[in-house]
This record gives sequence, structure tokens and C-alpha cells, in this order.
Amino acid sequence: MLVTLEGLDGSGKTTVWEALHDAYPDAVFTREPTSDSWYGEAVNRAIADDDADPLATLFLFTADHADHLSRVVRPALADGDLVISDRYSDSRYAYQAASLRDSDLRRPMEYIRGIHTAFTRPPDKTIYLDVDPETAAARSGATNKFEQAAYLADVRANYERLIEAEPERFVRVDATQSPEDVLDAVEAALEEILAEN
Ligand SMILES: Nc1ncnc2c1ncn2[C@@H]1O[C@H](COP(=O)(O)OP(=O)(O)O)[C@@H](O)[C@H]1O
Ligand SMILES: Cc1cn([C@H]2C[C@H](O)[C@@H](COP(=O)(O)OP(=O)(O)O)O2)c(=O)[nH]c1=O
Repeated sequence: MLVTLEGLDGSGKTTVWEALHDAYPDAVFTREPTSDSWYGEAVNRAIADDDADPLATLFLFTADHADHLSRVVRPALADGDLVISDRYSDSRYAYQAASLRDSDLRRPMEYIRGIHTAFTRPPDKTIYLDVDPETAAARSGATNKFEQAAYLADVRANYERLIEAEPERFVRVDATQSPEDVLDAVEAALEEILAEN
């Protein structure tokens, strides 16, 4: 089963993902952008480059996703493992649709979803750490172009569209709570998800 963690920068995904290692020692913990491939390195170069072309950046993230799927996610799922990914395809649908909002693409989110459909493996469940853009930008330190509050407001609106389209896939957690309470809520959500399957 594939469970993904999504949310704005600074929503606390990585904090939760790291804490979950103790509770689920047999799960496969992974992330996007990947941290152990040259595709992930290429993505990190694009993130750090304020002048990177947004469409080119979309394809770099998507290439990293393709490699992540074939190298990590599909083999782990084939072995029957629980896979917990810190960010996944919804990050592209939310972030790159915001980056491409003023581009020549008429419907960026639909376009981005379209290029994934043929090859991706959708998550079974997605835990969405919900936080306002100001808190997100403050927590993340606004160190890269994706971490600015105005941009994050667009990204958050895109996540809301995704949740509205597939309410049964998402579990929303209030990420403005203390780290302990956020972790408790995520662990409770995961218990329920695993009990259902
Ligand atoms: N619930 C929380 N309340 C306050 N600060 C938090 C919370 N969760 C994480 N943080 C802090 O916010 C920053 C970003 O957290 P992180 O887990 O890296 O978020 P993300 O992976 O979603 O960008 C870190 O400094 C972290 O210690
Ligand atoms: C996976 C992914 C990340 N991103 C962005 C979100 C982050 O600003 C940045 C790096 O992701 P990440 O390392 O997960 O950052 P954080 O822990 O702060 O949330 O890349 C996209 O724009 N599209 C994507 O598909």
C-alpha cells in the first residue's frame, strides 16, 4: 500500500515522516524529490535556480518521479511493503500548476495530471498536512522560490482542488498544532488506513 504525505513547505511533513520510522520499522520510507539519484540532483539544481524554466522544471520533477517509481515504489509494492513517501505526484499537480499559472498552458493542472496518467501509480491514501501559507513560509524560512507566502497561497488552493476532486483519498490533518499533536493525528490516521486495508 502506498501512503503519501503532502502539504506546503514548512507544514511539518519531514518531521512527521522521520518520526514515523520508529512506529513503522518495516515500512519503506521514501521521498520526492529523490535524494539518492542524479535525477533528484538535477531537480535540486532547478529548485535552487531562480531563473529555471518552469516547464523544464516540471519535466525534471516528472523524470525524477518516473525513476522513483521504477526503482523504489513499484518494487516495494510488489513485495507487499507499506510505502510512505514524503511528497509524491500531488506535489507536481499543486506546485507546478502554480508555477505554470501564467504560461501558455490553458489548464496547467489538467496538463500535468495528463502527463502522469499513462505511467504513474496513484497513492492509495494521502495525508495532507494543512497549514496557512504565512505559517508555512515562516517555518520553512522562505529560502527558495517555492517557499514564498503568495506562491504558497496558490499551491494551497491547488491542493484544495485536488482534495475536492478525490475526498476519499485524502485525510486532512491540522498542521498548525504542536509537533506532538500533529504526529498523534497522523499516526491515528495511519492506523485507521491500515485497519481498512
Ligand atoms: N507542528 C509544528 N509546529 C511548529 N513547528 C514545526 C512543526 N512541525 C515542524 N516544525 C518546524 O518547521 C520547520 C519545517 O518542518 P519540516 O518538517 O521540515 O516541514 P516540511 O518537510 O513540510 O517542509 C522545521 O524547523 C520544524 O522543526
Ligand atoms: C516533489 C516536488 C517538490 N516541489 C517543491 C516543494 C519544495 O519547495 C521543494 C523541495 O521539496 P522538499 O525537499 O520536500 O521540501 P520541504 O521539505 O521544504 O517541503 O520542491 C515541487 O515544486 N514539485 C514537486 O513535484
